[in-house]
Amino acid sequence: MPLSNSILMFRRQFCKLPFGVISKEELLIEGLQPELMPKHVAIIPDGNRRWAKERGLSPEKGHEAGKKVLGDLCRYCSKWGVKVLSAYAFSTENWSRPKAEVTFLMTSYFEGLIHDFMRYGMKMSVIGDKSNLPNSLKEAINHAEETTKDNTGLHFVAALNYGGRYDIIQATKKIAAKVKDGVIQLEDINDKLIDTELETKYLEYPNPDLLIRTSGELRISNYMLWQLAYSEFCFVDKFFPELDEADFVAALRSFQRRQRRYGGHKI
Ligand SMILES: CC(C)=CCC/C(C)=C/CC/C(C)=C/COP(=O)(O)OP(=O)(O)O
Repeated sequence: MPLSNSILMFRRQFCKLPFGVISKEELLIEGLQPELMPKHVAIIPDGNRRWAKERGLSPEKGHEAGKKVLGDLCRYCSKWGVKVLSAYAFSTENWSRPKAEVTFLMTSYFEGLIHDFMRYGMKMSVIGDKSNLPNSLKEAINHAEETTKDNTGLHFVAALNYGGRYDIIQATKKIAAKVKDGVIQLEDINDKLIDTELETKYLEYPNPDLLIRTSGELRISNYMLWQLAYSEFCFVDKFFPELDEADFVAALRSFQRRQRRYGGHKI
């Protein structure tokens, strides 16, 4: 076995620093190019409930298992050099799930998740319509955003009561108000202006380069409709609580093999 591989295996076994960053040499050994790493990875963490059901567990247990894996995913993103991880945690349509599940998510789960994740030292933000979230959750969000705002490294973005259509509507309303008030003209409306009104406007990398959805479903379920225009998709045929680092690295490898043309053709 080449010496470099032995060093890599040794480090993996004995250096379990939670947010250690992989070196350029290690990336190359894994067949990954540092310059081709996605800047923004988006995750649709689907399948917590089905994972729990298959094991005779409650949906709550499935979401708890999902929370642990989401924490692991933050660690993988930091380690492999991703700058932004956004997670679709609750859609504008998810209010129609069973009342007990919604209550659990809104009254303890998301608050607990925010509290736990603050220990990771990441910058944390929440996107979505916060107006109808419970007050204590709103307070936890404000506290986390304020406390972590100067953290460097991975930026973790939770999409809570978020929907791609909601995002486009709220941006459209702001732009329409500016036109109405004469602040801008109709002719000023373009891609860039819309970018500046979307919920992702504060992110260094607002558009996901890579979207991963677990559970085998092949759809985006109203996530970042505008921002995903030229993202690469990776669908993993496992429930979210089963996602591991090998799956994540496989998604990175798949991403790096893609030819992103953005509508332009070289031949
Ligand atoms: C790890 C973590 C933060 C979990 C939170 C639990 C949770 C509510 C996850 C839902 C994720 C989501 C919005 C999936 C989209 O599918 P969908 O089921 O909303 O839409 P579909 O009906 O099109 O599949």
